[in-house]
Amino acid sequence: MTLVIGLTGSIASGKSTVAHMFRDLGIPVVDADQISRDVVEPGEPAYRDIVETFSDSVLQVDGTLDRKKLGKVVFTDESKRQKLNKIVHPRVREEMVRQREKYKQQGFAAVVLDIPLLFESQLTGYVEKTIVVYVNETTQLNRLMKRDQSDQEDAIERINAQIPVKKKAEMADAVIDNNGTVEESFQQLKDILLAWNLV
Ligand SMILES: CC(C)(COP(=O)(O)OP(=O)(O)OC[C@H]1O[C@@H](n2cnc3c(N)ncnc32)[C@H](O)[C@@H]1O)[C@@H](O)C(=O)NCCC(=O)NCCS
Ligand SMILES: Nc1ncnc2c1ncn2[C@@H]1O[C@H](COP(=O)(O)OP(=O)(O)OP(=O)(O)O)[C@@H](O)[C@H]1O
Repeated sequence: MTLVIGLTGSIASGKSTVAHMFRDLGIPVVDADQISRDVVEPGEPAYRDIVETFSDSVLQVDGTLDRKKLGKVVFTDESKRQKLNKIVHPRVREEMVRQREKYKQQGFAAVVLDIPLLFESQLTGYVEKTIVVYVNETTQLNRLMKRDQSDQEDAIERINAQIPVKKKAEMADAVIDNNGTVEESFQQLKDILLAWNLV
């Protein structure tokens, strides 16, 4: 039996950092962010739908999506964000399920679905256990601005596009407090996996 774990948090709370730890432990990770990039490559149906909906002003000169520009559009306007979600999310869900089933068939003890919008998109039915990677608001804002080289306004817009991570932590089966060092978070992950008989 493969345990399907949903890994989530808020933007820049440390999901990718924890996903990396899972991979180091030999547990495969299905990465919704990566899939959401793959399904909007030129030639894919979602790419065509995005250009139809948002016009070619969201493209770069080489024809690929200008993610920064599209981000600016959708993170300042909820109705536009919902339009984008409607185009991208069904394709992401389909591919996530395909990959999840592949790892289950391969007999892994666990598979992780790394989904930023696990709670917002009501995808908890896709997983059996949930882990939320938690940080406080100050740490989150600082790490986000540093990583994306973004200003405070842009960073706050992105943070506000999601359910506050504190609320998500209350809904989770397990929480990793990622305010400390990466090593401290790794120890918390190992403790969770021990409790779930996975190590
Ligand atoms: C708007 C886009 C083009 C901006 O691209 P960009 O490269 O700047 O950001 P990236 O994709 O790396 O996302 C960074 C983080 O932003 C957050 N985020 C992304 N999309 C959304 C969204 N629709 N709503 C809320 N938060 C979001 C997530 O925490 C994600 O981890 C891109 O995020 C996108 O296509 N979003 C729609 C698909 C989506 O919901 N992806 C996230 C989960 S599947
Ligand atoms: N414990 C930590 N100490 C210091 N920096 C950290 C720690 N955890 C993560 N970071 C850094 O914070 C930033 C955000 O982390 P990460 O990219 O893992 O978050 P994420 O939740 O996957 O973000 P997104 O939702 O945008 O995909 C990165 O630059 C990462 O290197």
